[in-house]
Amino acid sequence: MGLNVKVEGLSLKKGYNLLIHNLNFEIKPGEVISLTGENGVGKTTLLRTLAGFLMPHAGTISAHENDVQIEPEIWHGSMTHFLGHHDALSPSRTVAQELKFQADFLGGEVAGIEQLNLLGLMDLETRYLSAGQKRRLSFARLLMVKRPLWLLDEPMAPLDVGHRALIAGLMQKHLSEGGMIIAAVHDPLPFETRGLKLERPTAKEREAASV
Ligand SMILES: Nc1ncnc2c1ncn2[C@@H]1O[C@H](COP(=O)(O)OP(=O)(O)OP(=O)(O)O)[C@@H](O)[C@H]1O
Repeated sequence: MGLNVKVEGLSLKKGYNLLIHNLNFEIKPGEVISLTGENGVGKTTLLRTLAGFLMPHAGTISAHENDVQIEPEIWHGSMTHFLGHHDALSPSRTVAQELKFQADFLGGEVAGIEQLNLLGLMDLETRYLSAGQKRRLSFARLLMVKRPLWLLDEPMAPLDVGHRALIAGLMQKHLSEGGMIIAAVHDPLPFETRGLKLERPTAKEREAASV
């Protein structure tokens, strides 16, 4: 019962290249999955597919609420947040303008200014922000509108120790409120997670997918 997301028999391709073959997993409220695997194995591609930006080569991704399937358009459009490792910010907007733009775009209220330690940066154009400051600003939209599944691509990578702890706290709060997180990481997150390690398909699997 409740919400759950199921990935069944998922295969993903980039061009002719089979990246992921027959992946199966499930995630429920309060759960966090650490997605690991070597560079280029397909972690970003998987997150972008779960966010609805890319189509699977085979298999399905489905979300259910109390055993009733949620339409993919509704799921992707209003129930997932994707935070890529390239922060999608407009360089000429100030931090204050960017926050307002994101809130209007999402149909929410500006949030995260204090939680993400952005107060001293409000008048600065985003082009001048450091990598860690950009990541904190990007994170704000996850707090503006509540969406159950956060898809995070290396969320901690540019952050200093103090801000890693701060983001970890926000992630744990999301989980304690029944949220779900799938995060691609190279370093372990500073709290307990379920691991999912992506492996490259075998030559036989690649060959079978090319016909
Ligand atoms: N058009 C294409 N044709 C074939 N292969 C492609 C194409 N575009 C991208 N790729 C490959 O797809 C893979 C994409 O990897 P992705 O970014 O999902 O990996 P990752 O696990 O997130 O890596 P990292 O840990 O380096 O961030 C890479 O191996 C890349 O070389």
